[in-house]
Amino acid sequence: MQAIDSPSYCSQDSMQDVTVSELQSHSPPATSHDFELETYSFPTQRLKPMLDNSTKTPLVLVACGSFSPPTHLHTRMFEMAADYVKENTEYEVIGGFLSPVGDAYKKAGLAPAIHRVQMCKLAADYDSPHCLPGSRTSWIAVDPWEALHTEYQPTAIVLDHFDQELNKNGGIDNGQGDKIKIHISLLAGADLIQTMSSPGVWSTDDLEHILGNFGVFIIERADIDVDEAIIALDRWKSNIHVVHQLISNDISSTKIRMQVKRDMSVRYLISDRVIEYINEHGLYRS
Ligand SMILES: Nc1ncnc2c1ncn2[C@@H]1O[C@H](COP(=O)(O)OP(=O)(O)OP(=O)(O)O)[C@@H](O)[C@H]1O
Ligand SMILES: NC(=O)c1ccc[n+]([C@@H]2O[C@H](COP(=O)(O)O)[C@@H](O)[C@H]2O)c1
Repeated sequence: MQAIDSPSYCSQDSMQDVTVSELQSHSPPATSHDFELETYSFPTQRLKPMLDNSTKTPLVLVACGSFSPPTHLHTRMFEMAADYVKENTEYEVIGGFLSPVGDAYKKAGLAPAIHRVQMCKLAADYDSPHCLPGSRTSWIAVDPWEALHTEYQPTAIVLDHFDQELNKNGGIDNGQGDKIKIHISLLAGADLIQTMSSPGVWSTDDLEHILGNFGVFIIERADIDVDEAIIALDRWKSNIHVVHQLISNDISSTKIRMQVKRDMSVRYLISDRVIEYINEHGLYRS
């Protein structure tokens, strides 16, 4: 990990809620107030402050998942979706968030939420020396709100949280001095959308809320027939956007965990900083 002599080259604002001491050591603040709901504040620093095009509808993309660990595809999903949005919709992307699921989501093999949040911050380049204030170098933020809860937070509740935080003050400046409401959409891989047709995984009310009110940008995924996966979701089709992977990447966190366990390289598949973090904390070895 590169030592940070002075935080001055990268304003504290643009670094969101990562402290200098956190950057000097990857060790997550295991019991510190940094990982408690009481001291939580919504990270707004990477959002565009104003629409570039006042005729567009502002859009924030939210990716919910385990991110254990975050891979290059998890961050790349946002870029693919942003390209799609620019070409095919009347939205303007003003931000994107990774929302790691909490520990109550008992999926086998996951690292504790506190580690997954830290790894997502590293994957999203929170400690990049290039994060100049206002630059769009890395526009993906990490919201720990979901991960901070000890009870499981269904995705519909998580999206409501983003809606509330992003629109509580009226939304974003449309470039002409007026506030305009920000639209929030789920960003997900095709495997997640496939589960929406599996009985018992999602409540009907939640599906209605997520697909009817927020909508979803689905990233195509190897071995999954997206068209088939969305057949049962046809009544929400105007809110379902399928983003094709023009340069496909079949990576998954499971594969990364397996490689680490076998003591094999995961370099160039996930961020070097995340690799250092995994090694430093001995994650996924057993
Ligand atoms: N290679 C990929 N192609 C498309 N979507 C992906 C890919 N990898 C992850 N995603 C999507 O990213 C989101 C969060 O991912 P998640 O943490 O579940 O990663 P994962 O690699 O699927 O994890 P795991 O292997 O632990 O199941 C999900 O919506 C998932 O579909
Ligand atoms: N009913 C629901 O709200 C529901 C169901 C299944 C998965 N999910 C979410 O989808 C994501 C799935 O992540 P994984 O692919 O890592 O299992 C998690 O964020 C999880 O909370 C939500």
